[in-house]
Amino acid sequence: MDMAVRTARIALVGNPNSGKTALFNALTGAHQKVANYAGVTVERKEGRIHAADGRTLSVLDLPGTYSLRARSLDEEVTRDAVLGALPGETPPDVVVCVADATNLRLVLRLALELKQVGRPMVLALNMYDIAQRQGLRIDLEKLSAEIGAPVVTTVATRKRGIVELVAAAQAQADLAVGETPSEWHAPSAAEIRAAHREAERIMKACVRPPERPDTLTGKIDSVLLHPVAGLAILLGILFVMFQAVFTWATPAMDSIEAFFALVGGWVATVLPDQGFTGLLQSLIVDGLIGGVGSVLVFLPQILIIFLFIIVLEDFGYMARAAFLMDKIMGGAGLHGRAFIPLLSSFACAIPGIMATRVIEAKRDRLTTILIAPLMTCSARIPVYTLIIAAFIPNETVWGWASLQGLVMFGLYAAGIVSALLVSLVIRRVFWRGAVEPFMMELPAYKIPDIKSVLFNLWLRAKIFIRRAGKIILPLMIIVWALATFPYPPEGATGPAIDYSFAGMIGKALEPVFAPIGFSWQMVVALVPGMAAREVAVAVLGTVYSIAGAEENVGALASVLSADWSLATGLAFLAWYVFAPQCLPTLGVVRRETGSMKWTMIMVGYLFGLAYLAAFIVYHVAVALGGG
Ligand SMILES: Nc1nc2c(ncn2[C@@H]2O[C@H](COP(=O)(O)OP(=O)(O)OP(=O)(O)O)[C@@H](O)[C@H]2O)c(=O)[nH]1
Ligand SMILES: [Mg+2]
Repeated sequence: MDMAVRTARIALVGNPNSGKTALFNALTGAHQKVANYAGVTVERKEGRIHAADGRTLSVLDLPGTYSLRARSLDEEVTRDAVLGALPGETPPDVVVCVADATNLRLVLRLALELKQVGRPMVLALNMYDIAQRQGLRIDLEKLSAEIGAPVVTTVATRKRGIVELVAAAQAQADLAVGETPSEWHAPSAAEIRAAHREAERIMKACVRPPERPDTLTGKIDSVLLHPVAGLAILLGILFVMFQAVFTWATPAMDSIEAFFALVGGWVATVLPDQGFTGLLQSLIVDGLIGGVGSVLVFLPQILIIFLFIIVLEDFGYMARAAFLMDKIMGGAGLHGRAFIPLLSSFACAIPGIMATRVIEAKRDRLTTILIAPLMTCSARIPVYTLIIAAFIPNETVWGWASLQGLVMFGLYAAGIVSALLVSLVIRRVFWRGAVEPFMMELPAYKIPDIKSVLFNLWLRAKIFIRRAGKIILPLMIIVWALATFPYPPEGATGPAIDYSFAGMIGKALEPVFAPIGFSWQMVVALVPGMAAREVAVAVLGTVYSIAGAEENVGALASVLSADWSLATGLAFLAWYVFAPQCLPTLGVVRRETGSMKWTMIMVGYLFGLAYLAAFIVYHVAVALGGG
């Protein structure tokens, strides 16, 4: 192929948390996840740059690593990409070694290793803004001479140095004529020591330590990492988060509910309730607005939880939380590196399960995968909130805390505690042995950037709304049809849904769920809830509006509180703490473990726990007078 038209391929390689993904996003306009802790990226991601001279380049974002001696799955991806060992891939034309300019020591060793591979290289000193603020002095020319590669300074988050970086990478790609072979062999202990000394030497020669060393991080850490004060602050933050979910969200939720009620009322007047238009009216009002609308109402709450998570991630707090939890997690037989995957699972178990690739030991990784669905994913928020609004009085306790927020906090805690217990049991039943000590680097604190926080929130909102459109909407059309047809026979007296397919399915399965206090309407909601948990809420909305119980779309909570006993409501909550995992999660577990057996073990134990928990909660509540 003609060299001039061939697109050069650039690979971004560097230590974890050095800003590779931020750089990738700045280069390509992509929106890959960036966060202030190590191990965010676990897969290779390719993007395109349209350079100033009209040429196109392809860029590869890779997981962070300290060495090509890969120890975990994500690091193997990086090594293989650099060496061109991935199936169907040639080595990159240029390797951009991305350095955290404030932390050069470790990256220099990696740069030396990359140099050995023999690919053309550019060293990008990222986070140069922080280095300058700290008064760190780096002799760029000398560094470039020592490394034998051009050096470019960048500030990925402000898109500074991007044009220069692209130009340098292009120049390197043009210099390298033809395919240079990639050579690399795992270094011996002596070679590692030599590389270490060499890196130290370059460090001394080119970098003058900061005039204003970063004492603030140390000061904040002495409080946030304190064994007692630190844990108290962590609990306090979580507590405030769930209080906020119930107190801040109400006005926004009320307006969304009012909006859907208005639209529903308008549709009902436009489409007369007879013949075909009556059917259409029922589909739109009961199926779509009653179903999809009842889920969309929870957007404000989901965004509040994510606001907290995103700000804490950017600030650099999450790695500290991991540090604080390390003892407790280790006691439960969990690897310290399990924290970040479990944290990701609060958004959704799928990215969480993928993030377990940073865990080296297979068994530790498998344990983490098995308990990831116990973290409360955002799809459960609508279910929790609806049932809490229906059954937990909107009261304050101790004069200031919202009782509903407390219950929500308790549900999240129940998920976490069960995860620790299950991990402990897995350790006892399947394998024993010590867990490895924790070695996560604590990132420097950063003031979260308002623009990027808002942008990330917007991405979250988009995911939620898209799910409503792509998964919930089609499912609701099916559910609506099942709940509407066949029509009740002439002279039937009960609500129409009693005679429908949905009614038949619900009633057929009811005996299985009767011991845990579930009505057949709830059973109807559980089945499609397997596809996506929040669909359970949508189905309840539809089932009850078709049953004629609900005139006002916004009043689902009050319908439920009238129709269900308190014991039933609480049992439903307990069920969803363990909730039979959604199907997409199972698919990912199957793929990541490569084992049907482990997938089935997960399904089995989650179902078992859900049933058991709902059973206990139901009967205890009935015994206490909540029947
Ligand atoms: N101040 C400043 N912050 C930056 C810069 N580049 C990245 N960051 C921040 O540094 C943190 C880490 O950035 P990422 O892009 O996620 O780092 P990464 O190298 O992809 O990390 P892994 O995928 O975990 O290996 C984020 O909080 C970014 O917002 C920069 O040039 N200046
Ligand atoms: Mg990354």
